[in-house]
Amino acid sequence: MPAPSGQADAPSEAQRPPRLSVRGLKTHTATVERLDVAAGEIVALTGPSGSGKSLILRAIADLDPAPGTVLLDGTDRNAMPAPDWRRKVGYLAAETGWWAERVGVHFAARAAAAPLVERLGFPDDVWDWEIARLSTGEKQRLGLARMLAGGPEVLLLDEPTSALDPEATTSVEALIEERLSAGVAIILVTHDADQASRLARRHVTIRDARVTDAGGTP
Ligand SMILES: Nc1ncnc2c1ncn2[C@@H]1O[C@H](COP(=O)(O)OP(=O)(O)OP(=O)(O)O)[C@@H](O)[C@H]1O
Repeated sequence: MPAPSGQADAPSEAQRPPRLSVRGLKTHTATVERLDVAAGEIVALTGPSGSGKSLILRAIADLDPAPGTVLLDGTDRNAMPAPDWRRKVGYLAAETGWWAERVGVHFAARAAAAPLVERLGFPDDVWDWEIARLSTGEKQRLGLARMLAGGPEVLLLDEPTSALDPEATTSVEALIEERLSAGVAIILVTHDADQASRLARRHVTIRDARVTDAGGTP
């Protein structure tokens, strides 16, 4: 039945643009010819060490200049101020960056971060901790909480559990699953094949310095 006059039909799943769409994105080491990630989907990006996975994530997050097209819900990254883009398209580096002396200063959205930080195993006084005392795994978990608290629509996760024990890895994976349920689109770089299988139905690989995604689930 046609929609009543003045009302547009809601776009169907097939008509809706992918949450993240990448075409012809060139980094120093690889070109993403085509990669689409739907809202609520996680895609595992794999490839040998040094093949350029991190550079691809950084380019999508607009942290490094890279020619090519990247769209968020159909909007080109060049149509948005870079800080807005980086807030919506969040990149979690394997080694997170900390610039001030204590943890709390790094959290603009502390109220949103508090439950995440608690779920990731930190006590209430974590905000007063010195950065210098943090272990690699603590930095990794706090970096994830900081990023999630900002409410990104796309998450680019670069080996997010590489420094974590199994219990902490389970907590992180649960948070990732929740973000998927909320419609976040995620690209996951991991050297843990079991983790890639647990979390992602679709895997794309850098081959001959190229990423070409056939789209859809295998
Ligand atoms: N600015 C740059 N200019 C040229 N080459 C670079 C630049 N930055 C990084 N590289 C090189 O690009 C290659 C890909 O690096 P990248 O960190 O993306 O690899 P990766 O696939 O994420 O590796 P790993 O799995 O070991 O983390 C590396 O050989 C690196 O030395």
